[in-house]
Amino acid sequence: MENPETIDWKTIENELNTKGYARIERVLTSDECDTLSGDYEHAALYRKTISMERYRFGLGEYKYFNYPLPGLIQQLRQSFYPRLAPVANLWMQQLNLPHQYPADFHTFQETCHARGQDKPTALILKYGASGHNTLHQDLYGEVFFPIQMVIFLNQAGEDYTGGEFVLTQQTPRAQSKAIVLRPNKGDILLFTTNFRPVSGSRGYYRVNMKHGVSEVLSGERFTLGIIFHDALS
Ligand SMILES: O=C(O)CCC(=O)C(=O)O
Ligand SMILES: [Fe+2]
Repeated sequence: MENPETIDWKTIENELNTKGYARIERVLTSDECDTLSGDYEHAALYRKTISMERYRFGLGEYKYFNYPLPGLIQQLRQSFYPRLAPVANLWMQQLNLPHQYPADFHTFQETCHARGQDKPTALILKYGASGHNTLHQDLYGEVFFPIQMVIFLNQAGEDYTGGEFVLTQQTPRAQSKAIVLRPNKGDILLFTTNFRPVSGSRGYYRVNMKHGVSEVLSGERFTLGIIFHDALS
């Protein structure tokens, strides 16, 4: 894993503020990605398996990790949070919302736990041909962190075709804009969980964002999602 200290956080912050997402290339090595996707069948690591079709979330399957999270996932969650908390705080301030995010992950997690959100939300997803993920927001209780991340565990165009990452941005009184992304294996995509500020002529206004995955045409697609808040159930 790339040392988080060497990541260009200024550029990322700037991209999050202007576009609501940012891609960081090659954070994980190919071997690290393979180990994580290889562990998909390692049942003891997970607390719950969801068939997306059953809940009409799309087509595919995902599994929520148990605590303690695998070392690499815990490390990513803990080391990225403090870089993102100032962005989250700025967003809430620009939108005149009272939410304030503590500087360190541990304190934020205590806030989640105090509200009964104590189940891990990190998840691994697997989609086969025709697999897809309908547009959604990952909210698991009252406490939320407005930025989350997905790690791409295999390679678009080689291991699978189709399966683009889709973001939609809904501006008040307008139709939604779609953003389609195809990160590479090992890349991390940071993106808005629910809403973010956009600068307008009369200050900042709020746009809602959702994310999903377009249909996989062939092969198998693996991703790993890290959400910073914990879940009620
Ligand atoms: O598979 C993906 O790229 C999207 C996963 C997702 O929805 C998430 O991690 O929240
Ligand atoms: Fe999601």
